[in-house]
Amino acid sequence: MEEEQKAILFKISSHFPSPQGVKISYGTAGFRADASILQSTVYRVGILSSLRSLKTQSVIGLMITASHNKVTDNGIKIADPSGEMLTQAWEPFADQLANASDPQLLLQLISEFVTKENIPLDGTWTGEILVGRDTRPSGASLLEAAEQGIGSVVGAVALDMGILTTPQLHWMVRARNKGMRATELDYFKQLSDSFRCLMDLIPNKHKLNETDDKLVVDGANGVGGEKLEILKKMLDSLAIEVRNSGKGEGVLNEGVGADYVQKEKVTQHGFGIEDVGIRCASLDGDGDRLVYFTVPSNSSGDIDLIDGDKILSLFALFIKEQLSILNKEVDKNATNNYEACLGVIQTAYANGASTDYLKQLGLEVVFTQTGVKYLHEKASQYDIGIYFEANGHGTILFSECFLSWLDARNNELSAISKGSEQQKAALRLLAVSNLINQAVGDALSGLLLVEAILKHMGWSVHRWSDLYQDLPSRQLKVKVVDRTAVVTTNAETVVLRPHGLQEAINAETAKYTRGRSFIRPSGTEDVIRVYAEASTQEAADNLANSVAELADQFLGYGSNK
Ligand SMILES: CC(=O)N[C@H]1[C@@H](OP(=O)(O)O)O[C@H](CO)[C@@H](O)[C@@H]1O
Ligand SMILES: [Mg+2]
Repeated sequence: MEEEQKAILFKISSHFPSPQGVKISYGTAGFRADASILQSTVYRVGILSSLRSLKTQSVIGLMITASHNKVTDNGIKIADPSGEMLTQAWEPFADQLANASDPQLLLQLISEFVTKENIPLDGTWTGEILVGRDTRPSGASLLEAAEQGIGSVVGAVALDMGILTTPQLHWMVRARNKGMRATELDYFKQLSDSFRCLMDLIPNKHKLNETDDKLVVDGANGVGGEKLEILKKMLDSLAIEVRNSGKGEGVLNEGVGADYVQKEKVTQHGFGIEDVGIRCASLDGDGDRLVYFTVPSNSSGDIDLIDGDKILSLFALFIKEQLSILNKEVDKNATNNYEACLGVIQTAYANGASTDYLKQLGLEVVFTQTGVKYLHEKASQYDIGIYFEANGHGTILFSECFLSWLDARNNELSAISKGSEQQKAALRLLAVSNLINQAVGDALSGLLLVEAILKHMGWSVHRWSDLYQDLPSRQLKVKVVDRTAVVTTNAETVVLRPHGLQEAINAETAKYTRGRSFIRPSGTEDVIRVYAEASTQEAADNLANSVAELADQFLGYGSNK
């Protein structure tokens, strides 16, 4: 590293001292903490993003958001060249940078890393980093810190993309690196065009089905609601009403949003008895999670949740159907045959009933650790990989290889049997690949796909909800002395350490019909999460409480007494 570069880094870094006595880690989805202590972290991640851009010679993304967490929190994460999460191989470096106690150590770490990774700092290529942020008030000052970090690396420039949903930013990074148009308008156009294309392909018999047409969406008082207001103006065949759109008085994620709805299973602010039976959806604070729900007529305040697992099931059904139409009349000896490999990816939080259902459909279901970075990686190994977390974060990935076959097959079919069912299936799959965000889970594109599929099937929201009955479940959080003391294996379903805890959980779980329970340390909050499901709600609650007590005994403040 040149002396001049070292001097710049040293000088600017001294304005961003790391907070005393706080250890911060890259976690499930980047760094997250109270916004007041994040300046130095964001500055350092700015540096890292410049190095990543120079190393990959690609456009990189930086998103300032704490998603569904409270408004006073914030966070930062990096989008890699294809729009996916930062490679896990660089996460330890991110942790080291964020926790370096002084500018001298920071400089040394950067210098060593630049040498080890052979990062070209000679000005032969200009690094470019697209920076987005959600609507949090702390976003503007953290953006400045990010820009300072990016500017500390000679040859890298920051481009402020303004307030965006997380998936919009990821989409832009991907589009830029593919040499495609990548403005926000291009994003909206791609979504609305491909949605229109899917709607035009709806079987005639369902076109007149006008029941159930209104959709009411909870925008979590965040950026997703704002963007949906814009997008909906470009859609002529869908009536969307946005509530908690972020323009009113409500606070981001407070008693609203996908996380609240999915975890609490009660109506959020702005919804109530007047919405009985209507198709409703909820986004999270940065617009990358989507759940649906309906308000039942019993005025209990509860909702009927249609979570990520059910969205996944709907997508899987549709894709499977289109693939089978496409392959229906295939000549077994023809060279244009392609048996697409379809995979479904879930985490341990997936409701057991959803997994049973997907397996009954004959689908291959694979489990990964919690966090989109793991699911995405696995899904990308299939021709079509569908992944969803129960909380509503997911998408469908299409491999380049499958897409180029599909494109060629569509051209072929359009020459020999234009307008045939087979060709329509090819067109539908192509439209889905354009509609559904290929970079990361995206509530807006997911919502349009759900809407198009329901219309295609001629299904009401209730028909969809009845695909299978969720097993009652409960999630709890336990505050412990050191959550890193919990080490898990087997997609986080088995505790290896502390010793004896897993055996105790097993003994408790065995008492319940269809009982299943696991614990794991959260990667975004300083807690242990407990999950339990069983054949009744009371049983799931009891199992969760007993396991939470075990976690407390083995690890919690109680264990110190
Ligand atoms: C149980 C749960 O919902 N966990 C969430 C949550 O991660 P934790 O590591 O559990 O805190 O936030 C992640 C980022 O949004 C999301 O990917 C994940 O699914
Ligand atoms: Mg989110």
